[in-house]
Amino acid sequence: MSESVVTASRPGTAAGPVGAAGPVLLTATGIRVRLGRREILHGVDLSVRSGEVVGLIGETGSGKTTFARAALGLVPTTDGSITVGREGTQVTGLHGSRLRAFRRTGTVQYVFQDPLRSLDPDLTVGRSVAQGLVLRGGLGAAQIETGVTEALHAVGLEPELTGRTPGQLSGGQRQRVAIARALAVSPQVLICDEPVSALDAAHRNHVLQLLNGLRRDRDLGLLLISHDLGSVAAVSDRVAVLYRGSIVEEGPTAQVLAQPEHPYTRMLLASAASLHAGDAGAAQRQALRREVLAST
Ligand SMILES: Nc1ncnc2c1ncn2[C@@H]1O[C@H](COP(=O)(O)OP(=O)(O)OP(=O)(O)O)[C@@H](O)[C@H]1O
Repeated sequence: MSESVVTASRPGTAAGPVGAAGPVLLTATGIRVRLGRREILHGVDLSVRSGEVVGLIGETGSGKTTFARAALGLVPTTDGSITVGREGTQVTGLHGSRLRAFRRTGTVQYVFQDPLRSLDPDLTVGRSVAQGLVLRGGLGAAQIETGVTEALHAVGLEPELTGRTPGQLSGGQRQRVAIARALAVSPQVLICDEPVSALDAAHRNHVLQLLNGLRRDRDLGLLLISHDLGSVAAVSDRVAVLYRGSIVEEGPTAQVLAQPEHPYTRMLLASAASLHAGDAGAAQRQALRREVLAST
């Protein structure tokens, strides 16, 4: 098992739907995380540039969410460093009030798999999306309202939905609200953890199209975490494959899909293909990718 550095993408290659990738917005170097008695991440290197989507794939339990939590400063690292944003803020080692102050900046935002669990069921859409802006402080009511309206517009939701609660929305709308809430604070890095796995096929495609458009329009660095290779392949410029806490392969998406080098990647591809009935899996991925590209 080898560890590898996920290097800068190669914009404009066959790798994916990328424009020009900009400066590095997330750099993880040699990240080790121990939870309880077990080391979960064994020296992970990963980087994401502005305007770029990096897919982090791996089976359940491989450590994907743990990596995301480390990038947000939510779990302590035992070694390595993570820097985020254009200012290069070092997240590792931040504690207490310094960590809270960093979180308030909104530099890194996290979108969960299940918006029903991440959105407060009692808060209206408007209040949920406003949360980060209120927390940041220093904004008047009118500015917060404008921020909410802009964020909802960015994810294609009608302003009329602001008075509804999550229970009064479809699954796809809820996930858009969760993304709007993240966008409202103008993040530089967006980490989406299985953002479409709770959605049906139609909503899945719409949310992927949305994410693909956002990274370009907002120059976001987007880390897309999933065990579903098909979803990741549709929008990622590069993929990194996490196996038991180590990155075993990374590269331009098209290259990794066409010529996977590590047996674990081959196994993931094979299981994705069998899920979609053999060759139809590849055809389906390509069709999804075309659809996403054509619409954004
Ligand atoms: N708080 C914790 N204490 C101890 N072990 C933990 C804790 N949280 C996660 N783990 C373990 O760390 C490993 C990695 O979990 P993680 O959630 O990062 O995996 P994942 O790749 O995101 O999986 P999934 O796709 O199911 O979300 C798992 O074996 C999990 O049981």
